[in-house]
Amino acid sequence: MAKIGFIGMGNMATAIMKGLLKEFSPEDMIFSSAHEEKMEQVTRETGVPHAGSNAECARQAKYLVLAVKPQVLPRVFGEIKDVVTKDQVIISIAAGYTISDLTEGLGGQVRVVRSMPNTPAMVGEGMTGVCYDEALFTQEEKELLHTLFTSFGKMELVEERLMDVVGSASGCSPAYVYMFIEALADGCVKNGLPRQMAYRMAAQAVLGSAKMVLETGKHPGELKDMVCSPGGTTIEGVAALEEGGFRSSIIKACDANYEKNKRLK
Ligand SMILES: NC(=O)C1=CN([C@@H]2O[C@H](COP(=O)(O)OP(=O)(O)OC[C@H]3O[C@@H](n4cnc5c(N)ncnc54)[C@H](O)[C@@H]3O)[C@@H](O)[C@H]2O)C=CC1
Ligand SMILES: O=C(O)[C@@H]1CCC=N1
Repeated sequence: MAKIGFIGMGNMATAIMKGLLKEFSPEDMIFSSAHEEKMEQVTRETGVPHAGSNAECARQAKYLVLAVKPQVLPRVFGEIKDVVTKDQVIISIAAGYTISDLTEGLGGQVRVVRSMPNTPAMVGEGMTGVCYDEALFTQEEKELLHTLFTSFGKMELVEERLMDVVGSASGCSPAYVYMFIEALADGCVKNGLPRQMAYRMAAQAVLGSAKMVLETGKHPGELKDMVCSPGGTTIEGVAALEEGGFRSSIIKACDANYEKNKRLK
């Protein structure tokens, strides 16, 4: 089987590799990263071998995932651009870098898949937006890409012009959800609930509410209305959230990450 390689083995690559280990064997993969000790630890824990250099990793992989921070990409381009060929499939998870930036950075003769996953991939519940030029890839490659991205959660094919927006919906949004869970727990602790119980209840409420959106197909507003009894307790909280600019803050956060994409290169 063609090898899947990773350059960079941090939060996201570890999450993706964990998913892939359910579908592929450790010998089907290879990786390289910046710290020898960390590489040895990952190899010990997963059985996935590591390469001596990024160039060596790139040489051995048919599917090569670039999983370093955007700021490190130019350096990695320099190390691998004489090694990669158009027979390989280059997969980027970097924010801000377009298919054309990546192709150019790698010397112009490569085929690139741009994706935006998120950290819930670590528990098999990732959400990844993916884009590529379908005409450039074989059916076998497309099937492998589907297997790869669905091994750690859900994937949706999107047009490249939407990829920076997808960053808000998939990549960044878990941070906002954790902030919401933390704040909700703080509010409950303030009124007497034990801290750990508050986290468990808040997290389960988020999980259940997300399932309601996905499984009932109902509009989120309708689901919210089902919770708000007339003259009840929830609508008091909804009014307080509106006063605090809850929805407007989230929309502004999406604008902030959308704009930041343009300043990452
Ligand atoms: N963390 C997140 O929630 C998400 C991150 N991303 C993207 O994933 C990419 C990686 O992000 P994280 O995993 O969060 O970062 P990270 O900092 O956890 O991992 C980056 C890895 O690259 C390694 N590295 C640094 N310099 C290197 C070099 N010259 N050669 C090889 N490896 C090198 C580091 O040792 C580290 O293991 C970024 O491009 C980011 O935009 C995408 C979606 C979500
Ligand atoms: O903060 C970032 O830039 C990365 C990309 C999306 C989530 N984390």
